[in-house]
Amino acid sequence: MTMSALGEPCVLLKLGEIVLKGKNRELFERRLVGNIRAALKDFDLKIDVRQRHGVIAIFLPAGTGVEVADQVAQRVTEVPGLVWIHRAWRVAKDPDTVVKAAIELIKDRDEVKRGATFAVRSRRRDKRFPLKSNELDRLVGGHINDVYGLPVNLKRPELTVFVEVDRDEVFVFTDGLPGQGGLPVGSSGRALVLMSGGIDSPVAAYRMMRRGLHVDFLHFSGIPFTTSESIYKAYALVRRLDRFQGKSRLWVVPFGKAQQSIRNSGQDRLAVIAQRRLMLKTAEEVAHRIRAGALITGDALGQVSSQTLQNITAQDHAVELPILRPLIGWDKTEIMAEARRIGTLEISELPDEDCCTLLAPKRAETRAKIEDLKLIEKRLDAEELAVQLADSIQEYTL
Ligand SMILES: Nc1ncnc2c1ncn2[C@@H]1O[C@H](COP(=O)(O)OP(=O)(O)OP(=O)(O)O)[C@@H](O)[C@H]1O
Repeated sequence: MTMSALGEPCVLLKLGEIVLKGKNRELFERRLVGNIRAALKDFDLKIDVRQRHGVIAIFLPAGTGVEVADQVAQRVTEVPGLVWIHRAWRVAKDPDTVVKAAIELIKDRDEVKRGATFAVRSRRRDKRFPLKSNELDRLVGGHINDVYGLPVNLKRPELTVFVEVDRDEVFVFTDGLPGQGGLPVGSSGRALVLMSGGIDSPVAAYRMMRRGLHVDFLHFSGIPFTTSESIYKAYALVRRLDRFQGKSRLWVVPFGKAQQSIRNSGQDRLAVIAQRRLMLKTAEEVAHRIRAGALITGDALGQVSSQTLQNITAQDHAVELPILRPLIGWDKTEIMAEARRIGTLEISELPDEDCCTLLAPKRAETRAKIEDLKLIEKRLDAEELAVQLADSIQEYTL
């Protein structure tokens, strides 16, 4: 007996925080379904994504192989808003078929070979099904016990078989893949990430996508005084992060000349903060043009001299838009672990000639005074410069 004789492979998705939403839940779910469809476009298959009670089911065309179903499940793990992704079998709604499917499902499992403990957990979303969920547990569990001789352990089973009775079918599956959690991208609006080629800002971008923001990326390059390497790096990072949201745009500001003017202002110790404020002012101008409601940076309190409380305050004063800093309370090791998990660390660790090295002073100010910064900015005509810089951006669409 093969599994396909029993049913079709499909993917069952468990929603995250959306389930806590009240009246707006429908809106969040619809957005999530749209994001899932967009993420699956590359498969070039007629994939049917359906909202069911509390879950989303992905139905694949008849005859789709298990490998493709696995790839679909894997791809969906990258879509924020889901907590579990289960490769499941969709079978006919009768108890005998469910039993056969469950037996077949675990046939090759390691746990079965070594006689591990198991449990069956059933749920009935359709109350007209002839068996109640505990009766279904006992029926399926009894057969598994007969066929494989596995002992039941309801509290801490090593293998769990899930059975979910839905409106038109029954889903049978075992453990799943963890999802990203969070909210569907786009449900919180749009923001602009200031993205260097470093480790922190890509993680900051990811964390805010996960809270429902669709983000654009803004990179300041030292051009014409540096090579284009940092742009390639930013582009590679955006490509990686695009898997979580889709439709990403990278904007690049040629920043070298502006940095030179800052350096020429002679305020060596304040140069880094003055530069960061000019970046923020430029970002704010760009944000207005693309209708982004916030800026995002990878700052973590105290990590480097530009990230002391006083210097962060001086940066907040440069713009009116809120600056979101999701990593503010994170340790470097935590940021690195997250960067590794989301696949940006290996790109960030590639060497490049960051624009900021152009301005590294011998001793950076840790307590920048806003009045001193304003004096520098007056001389630079920073507001006008920010507009000019925003005019000079180049767009790199993926
Ligand atoms: N060249 C740049 N282009 C765009 N944003 C930048 C650039 N340099 C710095 N930033 C922004 O300023 C934040 C602080 O930068 P800084 O270099 O002080 O810290 P960092 O901890 O090294 O950050 P990262 O690892 O993101 O480079 C960055 O997280 C990023 O949001």
